[in-house]
Amino acid sequence: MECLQDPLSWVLAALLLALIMVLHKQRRPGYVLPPPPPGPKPLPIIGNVGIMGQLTPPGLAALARKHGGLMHLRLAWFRTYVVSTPEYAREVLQAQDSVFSDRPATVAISYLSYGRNDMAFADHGPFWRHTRKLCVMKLFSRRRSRTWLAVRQECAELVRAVAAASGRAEGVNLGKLMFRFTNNVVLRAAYSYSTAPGPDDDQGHDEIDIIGVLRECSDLFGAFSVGDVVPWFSWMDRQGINRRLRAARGALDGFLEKIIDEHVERGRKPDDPDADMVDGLLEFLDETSSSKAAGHGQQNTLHLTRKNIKAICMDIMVGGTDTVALAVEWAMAGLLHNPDVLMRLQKELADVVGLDRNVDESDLANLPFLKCVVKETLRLHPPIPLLLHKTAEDCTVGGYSVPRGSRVMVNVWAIGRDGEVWEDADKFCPTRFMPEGGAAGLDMKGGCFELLPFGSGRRSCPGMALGQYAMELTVAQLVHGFDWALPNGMKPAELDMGDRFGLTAPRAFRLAAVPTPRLTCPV
Ligand code: HEM
Repeated sequence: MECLQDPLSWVLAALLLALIMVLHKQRRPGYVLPPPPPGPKPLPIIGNVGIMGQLTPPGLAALARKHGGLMHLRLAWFRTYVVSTPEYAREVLQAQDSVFSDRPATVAISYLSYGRNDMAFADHGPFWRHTRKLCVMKLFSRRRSRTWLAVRQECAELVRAVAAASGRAEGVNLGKLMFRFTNNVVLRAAYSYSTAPGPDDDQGHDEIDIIGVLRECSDLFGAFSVGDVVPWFSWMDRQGINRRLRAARGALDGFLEKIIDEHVERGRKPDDPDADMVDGLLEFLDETSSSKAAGHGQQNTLHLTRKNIKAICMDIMVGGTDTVALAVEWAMAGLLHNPDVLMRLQKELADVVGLDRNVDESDLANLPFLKCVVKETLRLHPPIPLLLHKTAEDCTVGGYSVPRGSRVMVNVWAIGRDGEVWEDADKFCPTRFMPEGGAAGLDMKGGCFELLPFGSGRRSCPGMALGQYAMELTVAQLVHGFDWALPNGMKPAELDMGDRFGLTAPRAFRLAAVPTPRLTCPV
């Protein structure tokens, strides 16, 4: 955000904007902007840029309490609409899903997604439909046992790494371990890339620190620069975002090139039972087609460039690594912060599984309280707190006009903590989802607009089943296999529960905790 405080940038931006607005109005005589929903009063030309610092989920929630569940902000050149109630979320993500299914992109998102040659940031259309279907078939469908097997294999590695760290007074850095775990799942499942995890080192993948690069990408995905409010000023880079973007994508690119080369050399046919997602994508590789044609041209056939394939691989690595890792870290933090909930979960596990073996997949269906812990974690800490959408045409929502090309943010974080919707909204209370609780009927599939951690409608998360499975198995194995305490005698109430908001919402401080083995069998 530093460059937004740079006065020179703003003077230049304001002058250029004023000129463009005058020319724009002259070219379209009589054009009247449709009436927007309420929002903070904009200043001439720069609009609401002065409140950029409040564009975090809690900041937007506070603004929405003042201005309403559908709020309008004008960030210099861009119209932005913020949805903060289940009713408006239903309207945008269900009733008018087709209008709201494009994606906006910041400078950072465009760069990291290879100029939006990927699937997650592509606008809604044939290219997005084909590539999403392909990823679902090759990676996310339950029949792809390779993906579910990767979760189990890596979960076993994770438990071994935790056991190896037991007895250390400083505990184990759960945040770091989780990131390694989820990254290894994605590498194994999507690229058949086996890894050699260790409890403390971040390396593990030959010569490149892929975990470091992915962490940097996650941070950069949430970064704003001057170009995000005034596109013609993207070249201004006083806080060095462009330099960091080039370095991060360069490193990731080298890694992805290597993976693609290995797959081309191996030449597995897509119907080979061992074929993975990259083999599936390579079937459609057409080096002669341009990215533009690949992305936006063909209706019925899919032509992918190498750039498309790298961009889709990047989607899966970033989308699948950070989300699950930070969700499990939040779940463990919630349990350590609330020892009574941790005890209830341990009791459920002991009753259902016994203390002479670890939990396995077949137990998950018999652990209702575990599922409630996962839901409650995702209610309070949705890994993607703001859903980013864009309108494909002019439309009306709740009597307000929303023009074509508007950025729309659905504040899932605010909806999950709305005191009008939830009793004791800020309290970690998984029992609310049990049959005796007030929210027993709510699920996360996208039809309950009070609870939207995976989004809803056509742009909702294709990795939902995989993400839930990975969360349930990991939390169950960690809680069943070990007793947990905070390091250095820290009391549960002293655990810092602050967030750090970007495109995702990790903990402000990584979670460290001390494990003590609990089972009578070796892990
Ligand atoms: C706890 C786990 C997860 C959560 C909470 C989560 C949440 C989300 C959310 C909120 C969205 C955007 C929905 C919208 O805009 O309406 C999304 C999209 C996406 N997620 Fe996930 N996700 C998780 C796991 C995963 C995993 C494991 C993968 C891949 C391995 C993945 C890949 C994607 C992709 C590719 C998209 C873009 C879909 C599109 O634009 O069509 N996610 N996810």
